[in-house]
Amino acid sequence: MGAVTVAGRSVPVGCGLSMFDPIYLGRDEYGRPVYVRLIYKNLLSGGEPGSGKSTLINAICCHAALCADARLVLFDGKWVELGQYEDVADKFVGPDLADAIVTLKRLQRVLDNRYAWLRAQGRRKIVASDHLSVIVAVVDELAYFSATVGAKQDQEEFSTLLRDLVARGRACGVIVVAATQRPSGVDIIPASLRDIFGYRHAGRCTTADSSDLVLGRGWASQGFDASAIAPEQSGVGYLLAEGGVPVLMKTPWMSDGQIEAVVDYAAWTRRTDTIPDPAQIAEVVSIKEAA
Ligand SMILES: Nc1ncnc2c1ncn2[C@@H]1O[C@H](COP(=O)(O)OP(=O)(O)OP(=O)(O)O)[C@@H](O)[C@H]1O
Repeated sequence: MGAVTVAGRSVPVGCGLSMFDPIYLGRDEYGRPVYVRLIYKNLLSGGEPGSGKSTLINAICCHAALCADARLVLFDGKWVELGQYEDVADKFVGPDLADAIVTLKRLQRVLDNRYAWLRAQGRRKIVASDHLSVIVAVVDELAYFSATVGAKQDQEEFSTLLRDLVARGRACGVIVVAATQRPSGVDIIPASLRDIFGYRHAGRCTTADSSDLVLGRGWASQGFDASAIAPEQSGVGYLLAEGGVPVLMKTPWMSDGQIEAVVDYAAWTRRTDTIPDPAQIAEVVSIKEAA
């Protein structure tokens, strides 16, 4: 829980959420609330533009922003998709592939250090009582870094580093949430990468093949086809949990103003500065006056 220190006394101000808690992502077709536990998992969202990927990511980012045990690392090729969270992010990567690669390498170092720490204790994964921050790396839009900007070699390096993060991060508290509006080319979501995302979310897709590219081969022919979602059903998509059956659900819509309010509050709970000791303020004033 966050705290503000007043004259040496700590006053709790956080809302007490944790990344170990289930995260509210919306309601299913029967009106039941849908929660996911992202800890030890990753999430991939794919769908055509306007299908509701950002809405889903907003639900996760707002939860993470309000968690005292979460640190956000954001990758946003457009600046504006995740830009509202910049004040609560440890690192914000804009449309800069080189910066994205450096940041992923730093996260890889965190992974290595955390595994060395776990190994020294003969353990396999972190738990809430370790009080280690959960790092939530959010990538929107995946294809921008993996297939659009920069040299092929750099795009491949980005994809390799991201794959490592997705594959190894879960047990040591590094979670990847990635979105793409181009679930169409094997270069953007190769099956080997897709299959290691514990949660996969398909918003409306243009074809049944694109839907399968996100959810996994075969689901469309069994009736779980995101290309059958009507264009006017923004925010509706299929959410698949590893080993389960896709659930048709709708994400909760938040306006920019609502997000701003949450982020403002979250930023306040995350402040590391404290209200200065009144005695020190008086001292500064007296020095100024003396001058
Ligand atoms: N749950 C929802 N309820 C109502 N409207 C929604 C919902 N989700 C999305 N929308 C509408 O759809 C629009 C596009 O949603 P969103 O930005 O989440 O899509 P996207 O898939 O991220 O698009 P892009 O790929 O272009 O970034 C929103 O501006 C909003 O008008």
